[in-house]
Amino acid sequence: MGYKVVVAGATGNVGREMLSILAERQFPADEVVALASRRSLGTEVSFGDKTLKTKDIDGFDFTGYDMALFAIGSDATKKYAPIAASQGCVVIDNSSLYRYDPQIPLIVPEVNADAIEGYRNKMIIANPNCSTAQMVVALKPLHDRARIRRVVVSTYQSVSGAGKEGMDELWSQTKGMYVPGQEVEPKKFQRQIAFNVIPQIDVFMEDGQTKEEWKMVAETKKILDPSVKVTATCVRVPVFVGHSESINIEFEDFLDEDEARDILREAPGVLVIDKREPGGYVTPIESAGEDATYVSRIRQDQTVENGLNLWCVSDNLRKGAALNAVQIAELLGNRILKKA
Ligand SMILES: NC(=O)C1=CN([C@@H]2O[C@H](COP(=O)(O)OP(=O)(O)OC[C@H]3O[C@@H](n4cnc5c(N)ncnc54)[C@H](OP(=O)(O)O)[C@@H]3O)[C@@H](O)[C@H]2O)C=CC1
Ligand SMILES: N[C@@H](CC(=O)OP(=O)(O)O)C(=O)O
Repeated sequence: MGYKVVVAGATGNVGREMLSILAERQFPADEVVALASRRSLGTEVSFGDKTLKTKDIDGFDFTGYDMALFAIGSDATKKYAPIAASQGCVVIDNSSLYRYDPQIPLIVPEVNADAIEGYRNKMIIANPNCSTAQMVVALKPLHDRARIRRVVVSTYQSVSGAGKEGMDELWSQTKGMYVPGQEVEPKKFQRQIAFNVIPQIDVFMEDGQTKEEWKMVAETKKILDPSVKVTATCVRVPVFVGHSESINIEFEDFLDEDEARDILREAPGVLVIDKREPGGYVTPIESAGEDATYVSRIRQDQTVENGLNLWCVSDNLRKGAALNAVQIAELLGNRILKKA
């Protein structure tokens, strides 16, 4: 017997990716239902070699479903996740709504799989922010060896992080540069994104950080270790898929760059591509459609006592969202529900 699974937000960037990853990984599902808003009623989405017709989440009865993977944003999640949970279906949520609730586990399976037990509190498990997910996958094995004190991270985040509308805006602005009459005015983003970079993702907070930056700080503490200090600058760049990060790390103990490279080569979910020659590193285009968190440019930071620099790239729709959610579903199945 397999699982009965719901994918909510099936017409979106993350939802479509969740369906394709469930199929690719041959998730042991007896039934998969695709949900979205009423706008998408009847819209066809691919699930492996099958096609599913999208149903309206409003009024959907989650009774008898084992798990629901949500990617519908915080507002809709606030309405529908408690309904699913109260009907006995475990919610694995991609929005930021529940991530900071101490009662709700926030999980990256390579880092804190044991936190899964906490799902019992509210029948909800949170999936992290895309930039946090890839960063903690790379930090965890280094932290285990040399204890991280402080991280300074700058991100280069693709437009798919802002959903379908973000991708459409980069495409139409890029075309609009060349075709008279095409749209170039910013709508989704605060400034022009084509041929530009924007140092704002999500809203500003009182202390001058953006919420995306704050999320990286708070989520790293919850997933990896509350003692790790993080300071972040999050930047939107004109790339369709794949988030990149420049990460500077200060450790308690000395960690040599060669040993760090060896540790990362063995680490779950990480692929090291680090040749000190032109092109000997990964760029976001190569990460698109892939599952790995790629690490390149590993080098000593000579300006502090125990410092390293590295470059980290991953597909934000996969490890940053859909893949991590499916990995949580696998963990829930294998460790807790044990139906398949
Ligand atoms: N993109 C990323 O990198 C990441 C995204 N996330 C989370 O996942 C969510 C979805 O992201 P993404 O797929 O990129 O966004 P998209 O804009 O591409 O898709 C949004 C999805 O949510 C559905 N939806 C929106 N409002 C409602 C509603 N009121 N009721 C039911 N369904 C609704 C849409 O359905 P319809 O087509 O019918 O409108 C669509 O399926 C984000 O809001 C965020 O919380 C998390 C981490 C990373
Ligand atoms: N904010 C991320 C994507 C996202 O949806 O993040 P969150 O789930 O934390 O709101 C980005 O724009 O790249």
